[in-house]
Amino acid sequence: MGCSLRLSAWAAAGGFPPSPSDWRGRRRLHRAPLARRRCSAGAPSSTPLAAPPSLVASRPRAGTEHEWLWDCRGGGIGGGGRRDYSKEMEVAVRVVQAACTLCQRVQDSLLVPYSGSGSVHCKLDRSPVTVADWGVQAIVSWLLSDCFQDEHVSIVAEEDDQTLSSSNGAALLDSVVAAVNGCLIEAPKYGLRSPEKELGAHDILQAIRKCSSTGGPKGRFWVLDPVDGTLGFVRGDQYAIALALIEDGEVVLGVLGCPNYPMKRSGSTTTNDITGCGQAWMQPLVHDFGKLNWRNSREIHVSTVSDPVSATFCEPVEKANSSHSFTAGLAHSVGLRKQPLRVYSMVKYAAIARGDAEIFMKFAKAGYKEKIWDHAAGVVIIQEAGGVITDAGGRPLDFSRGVFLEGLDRGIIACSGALLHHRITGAVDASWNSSTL
Ligand SMILES: Nc1ncnc2c1ncn2[C@@H]1O[C@H](COP(=O)(O)O)[C@@H](OP(=O)(O)O)[C@H]1O
Ligand SMILES: [Mg+2]
Repeated sequence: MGCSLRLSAWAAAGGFPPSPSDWRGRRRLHRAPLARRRCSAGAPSSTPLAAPPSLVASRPRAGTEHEWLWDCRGGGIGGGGRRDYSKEMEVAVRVVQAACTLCQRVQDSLLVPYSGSGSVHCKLDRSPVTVADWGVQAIVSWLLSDCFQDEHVSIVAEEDDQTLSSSNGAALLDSVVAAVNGCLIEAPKYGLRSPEKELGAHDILQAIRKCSSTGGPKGRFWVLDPVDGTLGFVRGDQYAIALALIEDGEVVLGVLGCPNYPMKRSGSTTTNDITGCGQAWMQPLVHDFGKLNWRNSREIHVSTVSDPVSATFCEPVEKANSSHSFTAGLAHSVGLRKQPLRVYSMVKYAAIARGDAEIFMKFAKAGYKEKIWDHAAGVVIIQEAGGVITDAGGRPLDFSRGVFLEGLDRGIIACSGALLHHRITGAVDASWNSSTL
């Protein structure tokens, strides 16, 4: 065990390009979005889901102002025979809020030189995993089960408990236990219930293990990426907590917590007045300042820019995750002029949904199979903000076939509008055969 990852405060190797400058991964300068689709009654009520004990005071995070956006499909004004997901949405937003707090604390500790490096481990595929990945999975699992006690809660999630359960995982497990309990004790702040007594190692392993659903075409399950973009997370850069609800193979609700994503774009000229959608929302994250205030939520919409010359495209930071040379060729052929915005995690999806960028492209190496937790929450948020997201063949992503996005044609393309999307899929067709992908 033990990764060779170098942790240096605010280092964002290969991170964001110079513009917009306030997107860099410096936590204290940044804000965070979450997202959902509007449900029957608009923003959820401020009534806590569980009787709130008194607020738990803790260290104020002076100077931090965060935001979140959320999305909930299916409620809809008037119902129209569709199911109302307002309770699920409300729970999901609150749970992700609590998870954001855990992540921020762990990221802070990782960025203190010499203090947190033992909290980063390598998975078999050499990708990093941290106390935050397991901690978030444990609290989301525990909180969802607590909020939906009368239902069978099924969760598909990225992590398993093998490392923590192994003979040399004891110290790591202790850190996860401490992080989880430190977060759950503050659950009432988000209108959620704390456990009656602190969770022990066994309870936490059980909560992590409980997320062992493999999805599929029928029934309801939650999909969780506890820390999407873990590499960005350990580098002090962008990451997201992504929670979605899938019912009969369709994503019906998605929430993205993006604690390092700035609230405002500097120098933005994008307008936010597309009609006909308006079911994705953004709200500030609340930390130590009190309970959630739903009145702070605001609708988000994709950008109205359709001219490639003015469009911004985003893609993964790591070229191992998506071919930068292929997307550069596509960008050139459709007339994109700006440098790509390279961002870790589903923060890219949030950027499209709220109009900070127009295009997202991902072309993984042949043989790589995309997982549903890496896309579900972001896909529904982009769609509800008015955007288009498909595989490179123009087909919707299929969340009904287990943990992988089976049948994905070449890559993933998300755009703020159909015109840009059409151009890019056309360019992929024109250049695919001569590519090395
Ligand atoms: N070889 C590969 N090709 C494509 N995607 C990969 C990959 N290895 C890992 N990923 C996925 O890319 C995600 C990060 O996205 P991005 O590259 O856009 O920042 C990772 O999420 P996790 O960090 O949750 O594991 C992981 O699921
Ligand atoms: Mg991920």
